Amino acid sequence: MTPAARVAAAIAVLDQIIAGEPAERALISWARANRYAGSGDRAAVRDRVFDALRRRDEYAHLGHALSGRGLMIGALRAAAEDLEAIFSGAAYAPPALTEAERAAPAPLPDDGPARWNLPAPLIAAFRASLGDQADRAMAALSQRADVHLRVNTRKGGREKAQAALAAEEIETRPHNSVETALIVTKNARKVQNAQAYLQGLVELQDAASQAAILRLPLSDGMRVLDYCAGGGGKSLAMGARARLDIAAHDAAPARMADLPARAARAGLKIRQIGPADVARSGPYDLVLIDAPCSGSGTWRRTPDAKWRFEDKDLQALVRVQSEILPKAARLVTAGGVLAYATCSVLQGENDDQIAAFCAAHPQWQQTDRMQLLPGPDWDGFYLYVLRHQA
Ligand SMILES: C[S@@+](CC[C@H](N)C(=O)[O-])C[C@H]1O[C@@H](n2cnc3c(N)ncnc32)[C@H](O)[C@@H]1O
Repeated sequence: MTPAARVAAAIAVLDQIIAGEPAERALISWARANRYAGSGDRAAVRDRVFDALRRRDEYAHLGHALSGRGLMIGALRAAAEDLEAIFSGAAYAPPALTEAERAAPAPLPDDGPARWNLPAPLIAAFRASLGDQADRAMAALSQRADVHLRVNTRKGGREKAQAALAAEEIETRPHNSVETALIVTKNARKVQNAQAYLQGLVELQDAASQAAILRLPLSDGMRVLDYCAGGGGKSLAMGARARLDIAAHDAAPARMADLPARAARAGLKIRQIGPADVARSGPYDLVLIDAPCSGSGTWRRTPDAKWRFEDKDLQALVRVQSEILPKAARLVTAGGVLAYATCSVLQGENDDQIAAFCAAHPQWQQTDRMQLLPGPDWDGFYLYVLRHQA
């Protein structure tokens, strides 16, 4: 496909997303309907679509319309790409620009809502939650995130992992502050077929999640429950840190379907516990709640989510989180640890949630808190470590 044809495809996909289709589904439908598109084309269209969703309001302003076409005009303008060459009206290219589309846009107001690429209620929620750090966090969500790997230190160190990846043309550099993390600088899309990945030497995981697991008080012999295990990324990271007896649970067990294969690659054994059995399981020395949350700290990876998120969604999540906390706490042994984590930066899902839990359960005391905001080094992530006062 020509660059112009890729832009035309991105316009069509964006129009579907604006009409309410989830981004992944719109991209899959487009790929199925256009089987001539190769993997390079699909990746290029996807990159254009995700970039436009991250910077939607800014591009709509620059392109004079909140439509697939307006967003792509805005994107090309922002990147100083040759608009006339792409919007040429030639075969497979988007139709030529109209006079109105050619008009230079007014400068983007410095503190107008379009600058932040978030719905107005979320701008208010970020400011209420993060104070003077909000602007930096919101700006970070408009940028593309790096791909991070966690080196499975059971199988080797960072240098060994880097060399193995380099042999398959995947370039990486060590993360500055998270000792297990590598940042992929070239050929990130090859990672899941690389031997280092297939043999469990590296896993895909953001540095923020890795930092949280490194901060947990884990030591050999502990019984640990990953209460909201999902695909098991946190179970695997905990297993790499110490020789643990790890159990994984999720209210939707199907989400753990890949865990046995991932654990086998990593050289770990992880028991799965179904929803009917979890309340009778344990006790555990440490229970981790990687809570279902808005994901507001990771919206640059799932940028359509921020445009669909509503206050009622937040209320529902806060309710579920407040129900999980006491259930998971009951499974911790006397004197043990309850860890609560979210990849959200919103106060209602973090500080407020823990303050309410500790107020209602005075036998629990917070002993550690980690707050990472989305930025060049990692996604947004919060961790609270609570210890049971036996
Ligand atoms: C943030 S995700 C977990 C991500 C996972 N720990 C990882 O590292 O890949 C939250 C998970 O919580 C699960 N969940 C939602 N409500 C739950 C509940 N009441 N009890 C247990 N798990 C729940 C969801 O199915 C989802 O898989």
